[in-house]
Amino acid sequence: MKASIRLGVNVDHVATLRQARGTAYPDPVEAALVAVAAGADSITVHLREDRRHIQDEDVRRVVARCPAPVNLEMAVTKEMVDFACAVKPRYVCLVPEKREEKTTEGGLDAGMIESVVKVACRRMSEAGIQVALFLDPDPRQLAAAVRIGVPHLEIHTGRYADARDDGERALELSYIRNFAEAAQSAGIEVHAGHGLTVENVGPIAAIPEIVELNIGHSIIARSVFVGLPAAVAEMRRRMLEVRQAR
Ligand SMILES: CC(=O)[C@@H](O)[C@H](O)COP(=O)(O)O
Ligand SMILES: NCC(=O)COP(=O)(O)O
Repeated sequence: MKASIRLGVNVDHVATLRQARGTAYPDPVEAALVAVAAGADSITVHLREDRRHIQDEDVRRVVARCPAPVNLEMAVTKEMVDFACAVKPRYVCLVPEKREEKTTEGGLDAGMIESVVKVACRRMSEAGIQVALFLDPDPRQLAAAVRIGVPHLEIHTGRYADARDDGERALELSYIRNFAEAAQSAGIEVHAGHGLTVENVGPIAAIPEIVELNIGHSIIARSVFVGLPAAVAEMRRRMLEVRQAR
């Protein structure tokens, strides 16, 4: 099977650079338009509760101007759900958030806060938004996602990306493979992301059940040296060459 795989580009860290100086540039919305022109299939923005990078107005502008679907990542809070229902991105992915973390450290404990997630999903579905959960590749989380009834989910690949050696990486990869297979069998569309780079994306892109990868930090970092269109194209090329070699 040579099912295709989509690339969603996360433009948060264009806003990180802007917020470092409080300037009006660089504009994450302009980055989104450039990324789509270079082949990105969708754009991801993460509206953090502390607004450390993406701002509310960035989300409004990207939803209004981006020709590709926009995926809003956000915490499961009333404030965020109200905001999403007002702005109506095509997708929302619910992620856990800790104020003091440098970056997202894991998936949502969907079972733990199932009733809250259910209410949030229902409200956003009624607003026409397709809701996903950002989950660790743990069968208990898949069981919760099935009970909640989400149409798709995103596997947190951070532990795979941060593995200290080949053995640990192979183990994390096996969890992701098994989870992706089980999620697809349960009728849920499978996405993945976090910490992926041109160097480590291959084995993840080769998993046939995964149909979308959301990648940000490494693409924006690489664009400093080669430009954003080239960095997007390089990642797409790597994903597709692995996929088509299957
Ligand atoms: C949920 C996720 O993996 C990304 O949104 C990532 O967290 C990017 O944002 P930060 O770098 O602020 O964590
Ligand atoms: N959901 C993952 C994402 O949007 C990008 O994460 P990263 O590539 O910035 O680590």
